[in-house]
Amino acid sequence: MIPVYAGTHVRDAEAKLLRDANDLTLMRRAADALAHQAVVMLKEDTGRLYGSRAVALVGPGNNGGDGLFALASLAKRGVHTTAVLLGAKAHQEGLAALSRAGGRTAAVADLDELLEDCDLLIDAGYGTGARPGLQLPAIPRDIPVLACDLPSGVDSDTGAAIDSVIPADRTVSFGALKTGLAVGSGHLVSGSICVTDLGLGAALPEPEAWVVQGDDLELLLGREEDWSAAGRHKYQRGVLGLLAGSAKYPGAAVLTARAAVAGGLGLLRTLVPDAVATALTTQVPESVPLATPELTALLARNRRNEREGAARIGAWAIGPGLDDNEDTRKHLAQILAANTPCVIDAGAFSMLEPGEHHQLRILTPHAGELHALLAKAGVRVSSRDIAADPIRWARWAAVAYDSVVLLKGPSTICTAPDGYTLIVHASTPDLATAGSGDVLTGILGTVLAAANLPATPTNKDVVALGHRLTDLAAAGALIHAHAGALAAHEGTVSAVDLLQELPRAGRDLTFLDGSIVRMSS
Ligand SMILES: NC(=O)C1=CN([C@@H]2O[C@H](COP(=O)(O)OP(=O)(O)OC[C@H]3O[C@@H](n4cnc5c(N)ncnc54)[C@H](O)[C@@H]3O)[C@@H](O)[C@H]2O)[C@@H](O)CC1
Repeated sequence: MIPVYAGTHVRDAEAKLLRDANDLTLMRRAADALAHQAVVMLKEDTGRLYGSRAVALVGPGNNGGDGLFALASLAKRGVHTTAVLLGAKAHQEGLAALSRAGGRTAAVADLDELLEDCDLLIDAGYGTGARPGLQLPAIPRDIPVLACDLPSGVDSDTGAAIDSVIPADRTVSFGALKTGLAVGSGHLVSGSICVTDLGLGAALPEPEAWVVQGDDLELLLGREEDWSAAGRHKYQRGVLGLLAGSAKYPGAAVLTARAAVAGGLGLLRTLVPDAVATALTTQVPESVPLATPELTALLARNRRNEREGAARIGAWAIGPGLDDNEDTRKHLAQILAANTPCVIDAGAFSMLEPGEHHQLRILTPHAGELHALLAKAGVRVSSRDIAADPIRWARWAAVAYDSVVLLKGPSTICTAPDGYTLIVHASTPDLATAGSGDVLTGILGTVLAAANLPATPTNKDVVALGHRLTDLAAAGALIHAHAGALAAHEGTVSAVDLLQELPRAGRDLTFLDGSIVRMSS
């Protein structure tokens, strides 16, 4: 997992380590890393270094200082370098270093002409010290851009970006990975990111979040638990209840069911309207329908079994394609009252109330749904506000609904009510496809059902279980993202393509048999 820090916290940590305002130790390290990446990009793009042309946008602060020292280093290696000064002032020692190395400076008015013959643009305009109201020049799309610390126009704490942000092909982030590069628009415009260690170590506070990667999956799923004990019996392998689908959206229930089964679930019990039942039995013959009268008896039996330590339905997946009507409200109330761990999505949100409860819940909204959930909890915030600071608003919802929130987007954010946060990057923009969320709900249902979580957490273990649930949510998102990458590699990323890639995704990331549930030999 890669720790993520708010940009202003990194800036504070840098300031703590400096002996005085003239101490250039960290800046020189940062500039060396920037120059190194510039060399790599110039060689990749032009096949040479000597005689190539680099232009840097240089802001008035330390970000500009980094750019000037990096340009000086390139100039010494035979690159034609020009610093375009964005403000009335610029870093003095940086300017002197550039001049000594033979580089030159120019005004913003000269930028267009300079860019006509330019192999690399270094964006050293504004970094962690940027304030609202930046004015940035327009940069043609075809020029390779290397961002110094972060693309100018990105908020290093939130990932919000102004319209005139300068998108980068590569970003060198100094000291740590900043939140603004890990989520929101900042993540989308930063290209590939290299983190340079400046030795900030103990000067940094606790990370704000962690970005999880493929090889974190086993840790997230909780290998330290005795997964091998599961698997001898279908009930131990995980039993998932599914409340989903409507006459209008029958496919959503089918996709969720197919994803759950593809994940290696022991048994799927489905509570769906008549209009969906036939499609479900035909397309997911492994599923076992659950008739309405049976539900009450089953939930009661579940409670008895819980006391005996062998719950029959280990988790519920609720919501894909669900209609808000009297029947579904009744079923939902019954299921929620039984306190079995559940993942709640889409159509169920309109029937969900904020407030405390005694159940392990993962809510999986996209930004629009989060907006509606927050509005119901009395928090007035637009979808645009959510996109500008997704971690903040996901955390608000986690508190308001006493649940883990998995906020879908280019960076999926999984956060517990106490603020523990994991980030999963989408493997491909094509994952934002119809039915993709239904597949994710199915995967999460299987992960939950197999995890053998307690139905009613006590106050004592509520924080630890919140973290466990967040880990599981991130595990599901990771498998989903990897299935997306595999499907994209084959050409298309429809929900059905995702389903087909699920076993391979599980196999690649961890388990030998490709199922989310680990089988004993
Ligand atoms: N502090 C340190 O020791 C280190 C800082 N580093 C670099 O320094 C950056 C932070 O430096 P700074 O704190 O100087 O901040 P920046 O260089 O990001 O920006 C601050 C400057 O921009 C101006 N500015 C900000 N918003 C503006 C606006 N809306 N309109 C017009 N002018 C505006 C400010 O007046 C100030 O002059 C980091 O991103 C990183 O690149 C690195 O060199 C590593 C070491």
